[in-house]
Amino acid sequence: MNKNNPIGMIDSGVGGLTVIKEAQKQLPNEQFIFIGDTARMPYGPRTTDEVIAYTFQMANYLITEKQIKMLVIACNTATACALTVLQKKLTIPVIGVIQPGAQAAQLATKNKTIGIIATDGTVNSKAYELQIHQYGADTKVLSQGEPDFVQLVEANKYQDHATRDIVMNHLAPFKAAGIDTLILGCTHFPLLEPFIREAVGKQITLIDSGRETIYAIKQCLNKLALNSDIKHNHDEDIYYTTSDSDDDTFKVIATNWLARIHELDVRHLKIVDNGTLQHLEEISMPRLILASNNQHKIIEIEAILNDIGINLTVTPLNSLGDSVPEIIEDGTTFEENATKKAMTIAKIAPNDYILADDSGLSIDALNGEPGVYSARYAGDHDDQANNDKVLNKLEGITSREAQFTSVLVLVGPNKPKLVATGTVRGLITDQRYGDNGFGYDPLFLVPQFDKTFAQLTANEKNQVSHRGLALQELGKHLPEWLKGGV
Ligand SMILES: O=c1nc[nH]c2c1ncn2[C@H]1C[C@H](O)[C@@H](COP(=O)(O)OP(=O)(O)OP(=O)(O)O)O1
Ligand SMILES: [Mg+2]
Repeated sequence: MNKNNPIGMIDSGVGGLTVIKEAQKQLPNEQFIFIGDTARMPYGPRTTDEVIAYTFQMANYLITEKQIKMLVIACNTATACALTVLQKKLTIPVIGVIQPGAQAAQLATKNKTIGIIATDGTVNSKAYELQIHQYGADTKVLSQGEPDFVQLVEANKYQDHATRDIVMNHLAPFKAAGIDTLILGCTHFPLLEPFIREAVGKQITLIDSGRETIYAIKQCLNKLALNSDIKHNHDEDIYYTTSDSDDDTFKVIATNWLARIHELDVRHLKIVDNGTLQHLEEISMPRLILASNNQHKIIEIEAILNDIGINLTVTPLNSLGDSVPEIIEDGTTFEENATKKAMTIAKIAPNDYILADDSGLSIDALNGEPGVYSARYAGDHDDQANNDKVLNKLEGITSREAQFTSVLVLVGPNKPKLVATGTVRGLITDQRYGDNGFGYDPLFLVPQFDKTFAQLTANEKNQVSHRGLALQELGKHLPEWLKGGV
């Protein structure tokens, strides 16, 4: 087994994110691959056989496709039902969340009275009691099923005021029962920790079984000499769900809860049924390739798409390497040129979505010049020369009205072409102003700001620019377009 392979983590849905959050904090060198079985959650009401079957499918996927070196069952219900079976059948180490939580609670309790909140499945399995009694047979254990808490977290309502009231109500009996330690026996519950803490009071020790599990993982890695010796950045962690790719509930909760700087790499698995046996397969998601050689444009487009919040992996053209042919922009309209760019790239990346922009500056007094010739007005992509030519041609001319146009063309496998246009009106200055941006930005004055594009911040420009407006327009039609076909 290669010690630099990833650690797999499986869960019924989103709860295990509390475990991966701790893991990312405490195990900086490891790479994690997480599966949340969101299509079949919650596991609480499922039969033991069902939970065993589902956890096996996830384990098999991670072992055969991702070569994981260790499996963590980041779910109490699944641990209660399936840990021993998985430990027997798999050749890699398997760690669950119950034993570490039980052990920590036993160490923490002084009056030997421990409370547990968990799903009904975990409570009924008595898995915590069994473990706790292994460390001390005389400890009193009070268990309470809290399936509602799971639903509230899964519905992303864990910060709502109404949820606080429910938590306060449900946990009131524990206050009277004399426990001094409370196990959060469901990985969803740490998301409710502030409310739980308020409900039981600060003198009670809360045990987060997920957090305790990290110690068990560390011990196991040490014992088997499986610590990764290369530093993995946790931006390399991958998150799978079994829901449809357009269901972004998991991503919303994960982004909010994990609070990582970079966008999370959330992918999807489909449950493939071949008769009696089911297995999981990755749904390959097309990328959105930006068909432009202009890095300034790419930066603007990425920032705006990010603001719009589209759920696609955005890839710049240079990631396709040397296979990209030269594109001769000989169309007579922006749309013709943008279409040519998009279609050329679609030929070499037929399974992806391709977005192209053709844009330019049209000056009223020059009958719309340079227009489609903007990039090669004076010299090919020579911004200096192009700007000089505009200034020379407009010398002595008082009418300075002009407009930038961006025409976006989006194509994709079995999709009709989607076109979106954005324009912005402005005035051509008599000299260059500002250092930001590119192309004709230093000459294009936006009356609303009384500044040229080159004097605006990137964000300010994107709010009003031709490209920003075209992308807003595209964003309106995108969800519909992604669903449809030809
Ligand atoms: O926001 C803008 N701010 C300043 N200038 C701009 C802008 N938008 C377009 N322009 C000018 C630059 C270039 O002279 C021409 C675009 O030519 P255009 O062929 O669409 O782009 P490009 O050749 O730079 O990159 P590519 O074709 O690979 O996307 O218009
Ligand atoms: Mg071009």
